[in-house]
Amino acid sequence: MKRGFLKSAKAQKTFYPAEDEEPVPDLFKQLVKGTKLSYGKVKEAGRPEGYQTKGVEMKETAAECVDHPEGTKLFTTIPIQYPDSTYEDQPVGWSECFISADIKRMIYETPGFGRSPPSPNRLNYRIESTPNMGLGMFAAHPLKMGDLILSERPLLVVPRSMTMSIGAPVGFTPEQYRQALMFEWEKYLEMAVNRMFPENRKAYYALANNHSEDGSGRILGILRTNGYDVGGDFYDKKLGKHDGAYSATCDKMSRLNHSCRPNVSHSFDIASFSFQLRPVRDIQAGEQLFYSYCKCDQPAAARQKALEPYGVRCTCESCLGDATESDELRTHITPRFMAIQTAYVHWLQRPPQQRDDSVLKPALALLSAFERDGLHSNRYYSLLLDTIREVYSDLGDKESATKYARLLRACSIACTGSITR
Ligand SMILES: C[S@@+](CC[C@H](N)C(=O)[O-])C[C@H]1O[C@@H](n2cnc3c(N)ncnc32)[C@H](O)[C@@H]1O
Repeated sequence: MKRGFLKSAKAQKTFYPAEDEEPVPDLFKQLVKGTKLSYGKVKEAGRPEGYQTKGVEMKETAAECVDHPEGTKLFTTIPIQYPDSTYEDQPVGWSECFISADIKRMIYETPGFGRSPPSPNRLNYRIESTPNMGLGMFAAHPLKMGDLILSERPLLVVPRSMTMSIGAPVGFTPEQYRQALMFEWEKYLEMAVNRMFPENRKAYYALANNHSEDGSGRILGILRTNGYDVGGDFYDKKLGKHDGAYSATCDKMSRLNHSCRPNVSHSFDIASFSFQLRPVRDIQAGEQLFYSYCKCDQPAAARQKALEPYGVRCTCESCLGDATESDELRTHITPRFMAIQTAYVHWLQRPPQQRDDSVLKPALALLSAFERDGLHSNRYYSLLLDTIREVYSDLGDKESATKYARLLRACSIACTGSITR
């Protein structure tokens, strides 16, 4: 860890809610676990009638402490904020976090924690109005697959699922429980937002909110509209990848609109506590940059359903018009890739002089199909690049093998932030 992250003992404290003494009824626990948040226009939105809220008692601890009682959730700032810290001290930003003690320890123990995020040597993007999607992010220059577009520290990092417990008033309907829970979650989120530098708070409140009528408070609404899964190893191991996941809201990256043909991908680097955004294919100057808000390997109709909470009706080429060919590809990605892998294994067993183009041809055809359908960020796209590279190498075609090795390298940097081969 760099010394700059631990300047003095006078750092702004980490603080955490004291243990709730009131036991939570089992029925309510189950309900919380299975609760899906409402969206659209909800009749019974807001604090339910008769619901009594309690104050949250807070305990304080040193900002750099990583030894907290098991199960504690902490409000903490990364990097550590000192009384003399200014907003300008961190050109890539400050993150307000509500994280578990385990996650805090994992962050602080990550090799290289405290390093500066990588920085592009020019401003690669513009944020501008679009005709039908509000603001969007656009390429300011031609960009190559794998180039760094920007590094950004999130404004806010919080659990993706609501993690506090509340007393359950007798006779509440499931919708009333849900609304009470959302009301309480907003209180916690507000504590994090109130710790932000005024510049960050202003940036947070300026983000789009597509959840103003479903009972989400303003902060939760913005979080639900703009939050990214942090992904990778950043989740509470005891809860698992899904329930223990974290959501991060950014100032710039949260302006990326959705497409089922995404042209950018992001990865999170824990050591510099920042996202890196990169193109998954070559992009022309002026093109809008798109990220996918839903899983892309499902049919158009299922994607539209998954996009409903965002208020998005996708109009990308793979959604508009006849989606038959695209649906067929997207729902058969795994078997089509596996068929090529199996053919490759058999092909390798032949003597070298009998190796024909029976693997290369379908592999290149599948790669083109992926590209035509905008599936460059699908993990099978990079696996396919790897297979093609290997086949060319087995055939002794060094030039083509090198070309695909370069593409694979750029693709894997774009999608994971690191080189997998
Ligand atoms: C994360 S924000 C993206 C930035 C947003 N356009 C803004 O002005 O700040 C998500 C919201 O943008 C809009 N949006 C994103 N992708 C869209 C799309 N493909 N078509 C229409 N609206 C879209 C929706 O209102 C969505 O809830």
